[in-house]
Amino acid sequence: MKSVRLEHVTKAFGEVTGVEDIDIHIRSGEFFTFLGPSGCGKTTTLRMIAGFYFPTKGKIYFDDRDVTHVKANKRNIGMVFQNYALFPHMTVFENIAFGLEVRKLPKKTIKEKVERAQKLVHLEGYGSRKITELSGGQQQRVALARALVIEPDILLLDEPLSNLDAKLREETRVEIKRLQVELGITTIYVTHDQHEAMSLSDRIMVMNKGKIQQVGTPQEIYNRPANRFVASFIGESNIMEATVLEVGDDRVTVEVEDGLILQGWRKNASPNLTFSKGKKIFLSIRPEVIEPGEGPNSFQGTVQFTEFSGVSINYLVKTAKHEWKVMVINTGSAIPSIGDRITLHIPENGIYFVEDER
Ligand SMILES: Nc1ncnc2c1ncn2[C@@H]1O[C@H](COP(=O)(O)OP(=O)(O)OP(=O)(O)O)[C@@H](O)[C@H]1O
Repeated sequence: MKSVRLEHVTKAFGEVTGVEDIDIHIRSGEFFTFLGPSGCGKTTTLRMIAGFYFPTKGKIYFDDRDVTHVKANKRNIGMVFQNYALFPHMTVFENIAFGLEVRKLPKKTIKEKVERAQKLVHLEGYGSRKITELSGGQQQRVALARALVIEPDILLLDEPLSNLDAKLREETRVEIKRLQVELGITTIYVTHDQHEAMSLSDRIMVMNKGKIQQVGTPQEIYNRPANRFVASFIGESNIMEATVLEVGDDRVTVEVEDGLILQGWRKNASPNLTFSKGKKIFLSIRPEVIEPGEGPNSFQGTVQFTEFSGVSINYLVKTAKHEWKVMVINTGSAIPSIGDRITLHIPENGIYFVEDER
């Protein structure tokens, strides 16, 4: 299995910059995801790793081999796309065998390898079926088998689940993870779906407008977002502007709206953030850290909306300037009604200070 290194890679399409200064090292055997909104440069980056685009600037290495200008068919990569890109008139066997036929392997070897690949994706016995006779999930498993059968050094997956319905998406996601763990293959996965990214990945690169926003484990990205963009894109959060009132050795005090003053730990801040009195910064407060009742950083608000999900109760609570998203674990106690005044508090550890986006 190979590692993948992008060194200050930029791709311009005429006047348009697709991606800018991407500098990452994907480890051998890692499940690495590019996550970001539409148009942020995920596919462009993946296509450069695949060899379908060449960078305008920068270098790409597979282990120590410089592949920056190597053609796609000389890179030994397996690829799976959103739309499967299977041959509909051919059988499952013929589709999976395609890459091996191109490589002119002996018939017997092809048969063995295809059968092994079918087994891997749980499609034993489906060899003679036409693609049109399969469900979407099965078709995507054929696409996976076809990518894996050539024994690639790197597996590239571009939104492979987005054409599947919710249930199949879940099943196929589990399948992809199982295969990746079983084969230990370096895998690069593109998605705009943060749940998918969080549940599958060893590490995630969050992108916006062609630039890296943060690289980290799902936990790091969720708990320690590098800036306002990451905090708002990953999970639910209350993001609000605040003015720094006081900077202590351990704690920082800020004002978020007239009279609403909060205090949090100075260490709970994105890495490049500096504090000074009077400075405008942003807070990210997850709905699940806010607790009912009196405590540190307590405030009152009016309930605007409640939603019972079984596991939790989700509220919208209005103060003078903000609508707070609050999530409380269901313990069976009474749920306030719309229009009720309630008191909430935020443990000091639940306030995270972030810088503005890059
Ligand atoms: N062939 C191209 N010619 C010109 N501009 C392009 C080309 N391919 C991509 N771009 C531009 O580069 C930027 C990044 O596009 P890219 O397709 O990589 O985004 P993405 O994150 O994969 O989006 P999506 O999730 O919608 O597929 C966009 O502004 C896009 O318009």
